Amino acid sequence: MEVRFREVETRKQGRTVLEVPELALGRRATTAVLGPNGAGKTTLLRLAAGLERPARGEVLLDGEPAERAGPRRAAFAFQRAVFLRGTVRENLDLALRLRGADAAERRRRIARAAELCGVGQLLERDALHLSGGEAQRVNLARALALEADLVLLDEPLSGLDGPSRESLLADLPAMLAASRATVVLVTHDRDEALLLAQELVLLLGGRVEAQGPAGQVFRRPPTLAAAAFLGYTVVGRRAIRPGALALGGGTPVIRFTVERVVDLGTQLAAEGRAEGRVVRAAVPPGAAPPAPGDEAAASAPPDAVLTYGDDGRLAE
Ligand SMILES: Nc1ncnc2c1ncn2[C@@H]1O[C@H](COP(=O)(O)OP(=O)(O)OP(=O)(O)O)[C@@H](O)[C@H]1O
Repeated sequence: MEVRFREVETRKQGRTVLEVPELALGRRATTAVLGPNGAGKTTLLRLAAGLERPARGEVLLDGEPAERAGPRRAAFAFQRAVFLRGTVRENLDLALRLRGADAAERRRRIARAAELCGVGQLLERDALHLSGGEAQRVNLARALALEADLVLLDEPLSGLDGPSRESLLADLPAMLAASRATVVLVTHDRDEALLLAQELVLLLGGRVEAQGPAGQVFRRPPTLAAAAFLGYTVVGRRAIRPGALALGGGTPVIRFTVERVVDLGTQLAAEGRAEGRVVRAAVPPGAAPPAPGDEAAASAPPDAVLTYGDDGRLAE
């Protein structure tokens, strides 16, 4: 399924919160829409579902306006799962009944989605008394049970503790692949986007700052703003890939005053600020760690340093 945005502008209380002249999603199976809080991610997802209409422009699902096609062809899992009183099975069943599936078809789809999402043992449980992790999986199962062409997931891993998140993060790609749907998921977490999606759309301030294959956008962010959001250390017109800075080494790419030395578990890192931004550089194994107040120089492998033009765009 192709989701196409054309000349779209959305306003909330008189303020433009999303402006997308042209965007096509669905070229690859899973697209992550990545961006900070308030970037317009949920708004973009709701437009694709046809849950809201843009002030200007159009959103098309395979050429048909999203507000018409969405209710038939899209399944939406909201960031916070909302369940009605009753069992998990009853909640899933209701969602399917609203789409007009008959009883046998509903049983089949519930069984399949429950197995995919690992919630078979929860089907007879009270939907209002699930743990956060259980509720997230049931929320996904409810969306996947619809067997929609387009599955829209808003922060599917939000609110989960470390191990539950890891477990769902590991299971999700297979669950989504088995659904065979076009998936668009929203996240503010870079690693989540890289682990779950083949295509990345980076949204900053309501605009698409970058789009492309996920690994490629991460390796070569097209703008300094995109690099900064993706965790690069930005100094002047240069951006240094996350984790690439180390004290000493060859030609320094950055100098800073050490504010503290942090033990990251597997290594020590010297932390300070350059041009107002936090800089963290690894202390090489065996080297004496610096002290707060010391001047430090850090280097990075040449391929981890990207240079941008005056316009903030990546120089070729
Ligand atoms: N009903 C509303 N009325 C006014 N402003 C709104 C409304 N809904 C959203 N906004 C504003 O629109 C902008 C985009 O919101 P949206 O929820 O799409 O962002 P988001 O990227 O999903 O954020 P988050 O990661 O915090 O969920 C924000 O600045 C938000 O404050």
